[in-house]
Amino acid sequence: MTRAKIYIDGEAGTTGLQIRDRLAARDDIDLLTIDPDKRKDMDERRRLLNAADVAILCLPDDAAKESVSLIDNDRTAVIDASTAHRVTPGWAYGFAEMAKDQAETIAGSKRVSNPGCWPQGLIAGIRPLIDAGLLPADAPLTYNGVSGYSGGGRKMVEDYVSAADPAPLMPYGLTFKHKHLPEMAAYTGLSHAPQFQPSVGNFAQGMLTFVPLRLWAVAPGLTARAIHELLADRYAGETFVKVMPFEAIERLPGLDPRTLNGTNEMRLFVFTDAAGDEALIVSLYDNLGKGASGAAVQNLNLMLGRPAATGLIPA
Ligand SMILES: NC(=O)C1=CN([C@@H]2O[C@H](COP(=O)(O)OP(=O)(O)OC[C@H]3O[C@@H](n4cnc5c(N)ncnc54)[C@H](OP(=O)(O)O)[C@@H]3O)[C@@H](O)[C@H]2O)C=CC1
Ligand SMILES: CC(=O)N[C@@H](CCC(=O)OP(=O)(O)O)C(=O)O
Repeated sequence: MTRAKIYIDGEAGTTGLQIRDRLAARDDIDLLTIDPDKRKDMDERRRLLNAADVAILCLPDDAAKESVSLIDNDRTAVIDASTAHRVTPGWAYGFAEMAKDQAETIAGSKRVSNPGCWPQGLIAGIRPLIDAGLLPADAPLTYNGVSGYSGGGRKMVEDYVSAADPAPLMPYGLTFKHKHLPEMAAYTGLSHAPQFQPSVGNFAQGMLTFVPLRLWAVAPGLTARAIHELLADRYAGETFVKVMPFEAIERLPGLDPRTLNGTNEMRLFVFTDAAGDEALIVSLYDNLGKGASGAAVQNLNLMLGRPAATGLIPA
């Protein structure tokens, strides 16, 4: 097998380090690395970007756009982990399980945008319902959740680690203008983004997201059990997205945001009330795994024509 040359631009950051860890032991890849003193040197980045078969960008948005502009050959493919290209025409959205043909679209693309961590839980739970016509596209949804502080990158990690007594839970996004709204609207099939209100917790890694559905109002006649059946059918056979047993239970002790840390797995749960006309879709995953670096490696595997799970842990 030909070894692929991979360059991670931003390899010293939170997402870049995690990708490097996942690729380091692979014998089908040569990692091109930058001298730490030159990691922001444009000429050296240009040289490595153009030497790579695939460049993985783990940079702030402006630096990611700059990296793309530095590529002057037709060969180098790009996976961008930043928000810069998530709804840009010509870029494939790198959530392979989003639609039945998405893995194939990613495999055939030279420009792939890794999804935001928050949108993935929403898209996984809602898109199949809209595609099947069970939920109207104009349903006025809300979406919320909690993420570990590594989701905020190096600066947020440093703030949490150095604080004497960080708040256990810090709600944010309170003006409802989060940077992930455009991709939420673009890939769920909703005619407008949900009202989204995230929180960050005093733990490093892992996330839990929630889509409450008042079925009697948004889709009369639709039951939580029917939602569960549809999701279970939709994701049957997927390696990384699993639908857990249907639950009508007051609390589920295993619902800890850190459960899947280090893996590339996402678990979906559907909860309901006694009447079955209220539903809650919960997604559990690692913000640095399926939410970022794991998804990037999954996309890389698809683009290189390798088995999708190479170097990844399902759970
Ligand atoms: N953390 C997460 O859960 C997720 C993050 N992302 C996205 O991935 C990208 C990286 O995020 P994350 O790893 O968290 O961020 P970090 O801040 O941890 O890392 C970013 C890295 O990029 C470096 N960098 C900044 N500007 C340049 C430049 N001009 N040239 C070269 N290197 C540069 C930074 O160096 P320095 O610190 O010295 O400035 C840092 O090492 C972001 O766009 C983020 O939105 C995506 C999914 C999830
Ligand atoms: C806890 C926290 O701050 N999370 C980040 C999102 C992390 C992520 O996935 O976002 P990008 O890939 O779009 O950077 C936030 O809400 O902005």
